[in-house]
Amino acid sequence: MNATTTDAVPAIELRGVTQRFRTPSGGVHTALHDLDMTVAPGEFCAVVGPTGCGKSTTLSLISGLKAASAGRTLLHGEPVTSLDRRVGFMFQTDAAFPWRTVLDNVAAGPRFRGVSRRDAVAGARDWLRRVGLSGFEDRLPHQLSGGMRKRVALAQTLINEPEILLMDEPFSALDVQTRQIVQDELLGLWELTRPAVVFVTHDLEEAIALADKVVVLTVGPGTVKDTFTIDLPRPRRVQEIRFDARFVALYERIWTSLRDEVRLAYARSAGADPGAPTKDATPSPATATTATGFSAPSEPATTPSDDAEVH
Ligand SMILES: Nc1ncnc2c1ncn2[C@@H]1O[C@H](COP(=O)(O)OP(=O)(O)OP(=O)(O)O)[C@@H](O)[C@H]1O
Repeated sequence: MNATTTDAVPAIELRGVTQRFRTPSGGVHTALHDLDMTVAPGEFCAVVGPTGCGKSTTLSLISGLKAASAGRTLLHGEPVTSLDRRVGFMFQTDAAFPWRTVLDNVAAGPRFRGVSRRDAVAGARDWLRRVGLSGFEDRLPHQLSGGMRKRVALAQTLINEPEILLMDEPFSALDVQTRQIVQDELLGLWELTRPAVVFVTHDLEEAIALADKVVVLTVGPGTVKDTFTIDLPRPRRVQEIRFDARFVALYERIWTSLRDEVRLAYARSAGADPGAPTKDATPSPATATTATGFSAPSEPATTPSDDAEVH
């Protein structure tokens, strides 16, 4: 059973959110348009959508790093006005200080919050044990494998016991086998404290394996196209769940929704005719990363590159 509290005040609520940015030429680029999304306390929500559709922008709004041009962003019913300590992040790139040991990196968050060094170090040791890195406390980040560095990142984030966890393609740089192991570890750790999660990924298989629901965004300006409930039982093992017939059925349904957006985004960036016939066979889950990662060649020519938000 998925033990989310769907009748409670949402942990995260985006209502009619629009985000505009000013372009270098003085125009306005709309990244998100009238986006509605909720995540219940303890719910694991994955967000998929074509490149440039506004997934990372959505995370920035939830985190308080950006303020929306229009609409409302609420955490536990309260408007987001700034960075919130209840929110934890994990990004594609590691956030470890390269000159600090693993132990000090994990203890850094509690230290920053005013926890005594002794307690912060004890907590860091405990989290390193949970992520399977006991014995590696004195290593520097570059002395670890990619998978180990992700475990450090998990410990760094989860030691702060966030009520809301935002993850932006955190495992995309890992090889497939390591990624699956770390995904399983994430699920196990998530079960311990059950933060509400928004997990952005280009990998539809990853989204389904991890999440309680998958939100599909449209091609930019992004808005919610579809939301799919993932009613697969927990606890899950990601290496095994993808062979479940229900997983395959979900994959096909979600890919059908995502496919048109992917095709449109690709056509835009390639300057091609989006109506032109393309191969649209449903990729097998085994080829999910390639199929939905759709490394479409960068941004459309009109894409802004400055950092100016428009309100
Ligand atoms: N600070 C900014 N200033 C101007 N434009 C921006 C800014 N941040 C994002 N954009 C634009 O807004 C759109 C959405 O960007 P965003 O990074 O949220 O997309 P995404 O879905 O996360 O992309 P990807 O899947 O490629 O990581 C893009 O067209 C991007 O160029």
